[in-house]
Amino acid sequence: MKTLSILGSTGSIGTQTLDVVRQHPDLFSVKALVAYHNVDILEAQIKEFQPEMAGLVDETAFFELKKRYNGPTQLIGGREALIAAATWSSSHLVVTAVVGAAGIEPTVEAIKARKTIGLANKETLVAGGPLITSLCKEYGVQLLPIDSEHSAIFQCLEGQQRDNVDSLLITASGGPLRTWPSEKIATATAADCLRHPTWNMGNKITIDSASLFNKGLEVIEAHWLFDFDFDHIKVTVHPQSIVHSMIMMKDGAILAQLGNPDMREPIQYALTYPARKPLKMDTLTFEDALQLEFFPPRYDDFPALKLAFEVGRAGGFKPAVFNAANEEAVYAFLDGKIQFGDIYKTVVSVLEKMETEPTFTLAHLQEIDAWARETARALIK
Ligand SMILES: NC(=O)C1=CN([C@@H]2O[C@H](COP(=O)(O)OP(=O)(O)OC[C@H]3O[C@@H](n4cnc5c(N)ncnc54)[C@H](OP(=O)(O)O)[C@@H]3O)[C@@H](O)[C@H]2O)C=CC1
Ligand SMILES: CC(=O)[C@@H](O)[C@H](O)COP(=O)(O)O
Ligand SMILES: [Mn+2]
Repeated sequence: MKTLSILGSTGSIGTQTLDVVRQHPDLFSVKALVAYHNVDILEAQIKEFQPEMAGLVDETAFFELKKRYNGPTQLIGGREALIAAATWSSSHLVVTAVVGAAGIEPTVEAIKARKTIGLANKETLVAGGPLITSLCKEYGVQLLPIDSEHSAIFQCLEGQQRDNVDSLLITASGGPLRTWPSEKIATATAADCLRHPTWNMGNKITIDSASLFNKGLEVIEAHWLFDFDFDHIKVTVHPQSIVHSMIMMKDGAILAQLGNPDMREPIQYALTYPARKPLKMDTLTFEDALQLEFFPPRYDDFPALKLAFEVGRAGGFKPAVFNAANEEAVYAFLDGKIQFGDIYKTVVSVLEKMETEPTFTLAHLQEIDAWARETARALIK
């Protein structure tokens, strides 16, 4: 029986992780669940999965949960809830499904507690790559990718000798603005951007998909997960999201992982790894005609992708600043404070204001993350 903590259990990845658990009650047992403020969903999850611990980060919502729930699950409120779930002694595997850099600290603590990590929260690895990967080495911890492209690459790399692999080829749906005329993109509305063509996800990642910031974050995530330099990570736009990603071998062979766009497949693979188990889902079949298309990214119209390669290559705290400024700008866009095109401009302006970089510690990472957010907010006002 594998025992799980789920950080961000009420969101898109969190609820799909629990769908996987529901399909395999003999394989998985949920020990800890944490969300931000969704009392209704968390309360229902506690009743169904009966974890040892559950928590909400938002204090008001936590107070409401305590009023409503009177049972054996231990309730913890505030940021402590995330740390408690991440280090819960009876959990083997921690699924990091919170959104944004809020995932960094609990992931660091989970690694120090020697938990296996099911990594959905890409922002953690983008911002904290040097720290997270060195801690994983120090504590002998494995990061199992949940992000669909990285799970695909992970699956393709299995059994291959690293020396035989030339490069990673990440697919991008292109997002809802893929075919928009250049001059209209900067003024796309939140409703336009939230209409993702192939995946049903949380709002923040859906906006990132529209701007291609998501693909940029994924390029940096792939660099840290698989240790490939940025000259050997490529992106191709594949609107059907059937080929989840590929690896290119030095002999010219290209290996791909395919399937219908359903996050339960990569989630389950991280949970059962190295085993594979059946999963009830709408499996891809070849009975009807299937068209797969590939296009080069529109780098000039979606400049976040090129910028991600630049900050990834520069390293240090640049990816953390890129990420933090983007998070702030995405929420400002969703709040109607700035236009879609201002997201990229804000991130560029914050990067330009960066000064000398200190050594890469968690404390410095948190300081620079806070600085980037304040700077972004000041630009947005
Ligand atoms: N959705 C997808 O298909 C994919 C997502 N990912 C990545 O997975 C992560 C989660 O994405 P997604 O599930 O779409 O996001 P959602 O917005 O759907 O869910 C986020 C979850 O995190 C909780 N949460 C948000 N902020 C905090 C915080 N500060 N502290 C604690 N909990 C918090 C939310 O709680 P509450 O509900 O109470 O607000 C919710 O449970 C992201 O990093 C995303 O990039 C990667 C690949 C695919
Ligand atoms: C499901 C998943 O992994 C997302 O990260 C997805 O890749 C987003 O789609 P885009 O390719 O449009 O960014
Ligand atoms: Mn992805």
